[in-house]
Amino acid sequence: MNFHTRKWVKPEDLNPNGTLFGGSLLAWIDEEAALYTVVQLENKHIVTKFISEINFISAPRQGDIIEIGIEAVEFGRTSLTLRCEVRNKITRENILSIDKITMVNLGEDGKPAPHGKTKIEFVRDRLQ
Ligand SMILES: CCCCCCCCCCCCCCCC(=O)SCCNC(=O)CCNC(=O)[C@H](O)C(C)(C)COP(=O)(O)OP(=O)(O)OC[C@H]1O[C@@H](n2cnc3c(N)ncnc32)[C@H](O)[C@@H]1OP(=O)(O)O
Repeated sequence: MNFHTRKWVKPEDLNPNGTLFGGSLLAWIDEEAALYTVVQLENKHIVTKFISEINFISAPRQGDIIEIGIEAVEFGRTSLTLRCEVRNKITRENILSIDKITMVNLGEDGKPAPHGKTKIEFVRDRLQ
């Protein structure tokens, strides 16, 4: 799993308990999953279809640096299913896990369309 994105927990991200608001974290994850999918499927018309159980394992506090990891687990015909883990960048403490995030590739008509991909691709290989 690659942990591409780092976030710094700021005062505006906190809930009344002084820990990271779960909704902010989920928005960051959805954006990360969307960008991962856009790059893998080479299509910006994608949507989040399904998110499985979300396990909030521990609560980050103001000033913590967290990192978001995404991994492709299944390439379907029109879908791409991802796994997500979030951890503390410094201590490596687990913060959250989601086993399945299913993204769907859309055609120009806004309907699911085959993406034609079967495995992870790296941009550096596409450029050769
Ligand atoms: C390159 C240039 C750079 C560009 C640089 C700009 C980048 C800019 C990035 C912006 C990125 C924005 C990303 C926004 C991310 C949102 O905000 S999305 C908003 C929230 N999501 C939505 O509104 C989606 C609403 N739902 C829908 O529109 C419809 O349900 C859908 C998604 C079109 C699917 O319709 P459907 O009738 O279920 O379609 P169906 O053909 O039955 O299934 C399609 C696929 O979904 C799977 N599926 C269906 N139901 C489920 C389920 N419950 N669980 C799991 N999988 C399921 C099916 O198995 C199928 O997969 P495959 O077997 O083909 O692989």
